[in-house]
Amino acid sequence: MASDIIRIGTRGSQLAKAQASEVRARLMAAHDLPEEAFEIEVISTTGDRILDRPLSEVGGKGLFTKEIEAALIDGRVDIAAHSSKDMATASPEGLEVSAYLPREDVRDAFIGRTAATIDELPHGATIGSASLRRQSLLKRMRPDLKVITFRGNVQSRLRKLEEGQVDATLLALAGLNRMAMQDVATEILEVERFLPAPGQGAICIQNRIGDERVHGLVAAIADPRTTVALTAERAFLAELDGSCRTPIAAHAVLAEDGTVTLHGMILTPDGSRMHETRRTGIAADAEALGRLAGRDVLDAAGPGFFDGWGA
Ligand SMILES: NCc1[nH]cc(CCC(=O)O)c1CC(=O)O
Repeated sequence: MASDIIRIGTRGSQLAKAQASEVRARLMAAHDLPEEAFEIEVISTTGDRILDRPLSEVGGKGLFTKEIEAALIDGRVDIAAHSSKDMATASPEGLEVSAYLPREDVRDAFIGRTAATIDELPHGATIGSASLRRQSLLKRMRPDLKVITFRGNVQSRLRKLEEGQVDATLLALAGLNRMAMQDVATEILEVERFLPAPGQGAICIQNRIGDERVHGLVAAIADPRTTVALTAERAFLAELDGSCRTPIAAHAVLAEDGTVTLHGMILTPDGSRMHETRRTGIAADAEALGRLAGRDVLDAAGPGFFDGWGA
């Protein structure tokens, strides 16, 4: 019956479509369903359309998710597949996150054209990145570099790099892995050296609250370890009221002994100031841990930290 088909809403980028296919493949495997039980619906988002301005100027989180969430609310799709990194900390009314999938590699990749590593970049080299976090961390490591805003999907950024507009760029290794493009990476940046964005590498699935059939299907493919880590990272982000204007980094890991450790960080966009914290607690307290970690860095930063560059 056609009405039984489960429609998965996604952005149209190659990465987004790869993520939607992964969601479909996991649902098929978990429930022994054929590919025909699903339809992947491509939805264009504001973040896809506005390519000439930094995202921090366009405004807040949700630029890559709003239209997909609207389609979910309207019933045009039944499941939304998102990059957790691009999600606001709260779902809109009527929607819930029912699953985080097993996390991909959380690390950032450096893709150098004129040098293979950050350290080998010549003095004053130009790096393109749209992420305030990456810009800030880079400036902190190498204040001599010229960091420019670099919008567009992975393919268009790599094209700009090839054309020589910049000497290097940074991308999430997770995205490269999902597109089998990891070979473009010339250096992989360890987490302790280059702390990832909250949620990096994790696909998240939203559905309508009350859609019990879809909720049940989706909950079966949730990854508990990723859920704990994401709960801590997203609570940290929520405590900071994280928007795209604030360089924020966070990474949580659930250890074998059931404890979760969160490393969180805030920076000024120029990389000159940084505050970080580490907290460990039991998995059940992941949310409180993330909140407390957020307070740690806010208290350390003091009230003037966010002044002057908008937060
Ligand atoms: N803002 C775009 C975006 N959102 C998620 C990813 C990567 C995949 C992931 O983190 O899961 C990317 C591209 C990138 O940062 O290279």
